[in-house]
Amino acid sequence: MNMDLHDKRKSHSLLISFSFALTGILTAIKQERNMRIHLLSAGVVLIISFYFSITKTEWLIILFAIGGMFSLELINSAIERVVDLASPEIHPLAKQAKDLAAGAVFVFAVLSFAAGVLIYFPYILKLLKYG
Ligand SMILES: Nc1ncnc2c1ncn2[C@@H]1O[C@H](COP(=O)(O)OP(=O)(O)OP(=O)(O)O)[C@@H](O)[C@H]1O
Repeated sequence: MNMDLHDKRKSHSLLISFSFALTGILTAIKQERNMRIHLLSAGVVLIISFYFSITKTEWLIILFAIGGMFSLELINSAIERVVDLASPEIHPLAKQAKDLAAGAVFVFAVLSFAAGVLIYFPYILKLLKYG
């Protein structure tokens, strides 16, 4: 029964799959405050990067940091919903699952912040020195 349902769900086109992914992203932006904070931060980071004309390698790191943050936040939101669905009541494993997912987001956020400091610090110093 479950297998039939899975096969049936798989029979849609690639375009429809993309539309599901887009729906997921829009849902996260609407429902998750963290997602809106990431969106705003990403906008600021992109403006600063254009302003400083960062190198191609630096762009790669920044784009992967932004994309990675969004991806991880989406996965975190998915895990939160699955946990709430599987365990609407308080349970130590539900807590662990949510805290582990939040930990994954935190690790990447710290790493991205460190990369941002390493990349922008020399540009800010130069700006302060030469105006
Ligand atoms: N069913 C549960 N059983 C035990 N602890 C839970 C349960 N649901 C949530 N918690 C604990 O409460 C915390 C907050 O849960 P919540 O569902 O609000 O996620 P959140 O991390 O605040 O989400 P967001 O990233 O949207 O801020 C979790 O990190 C977890 O420690």
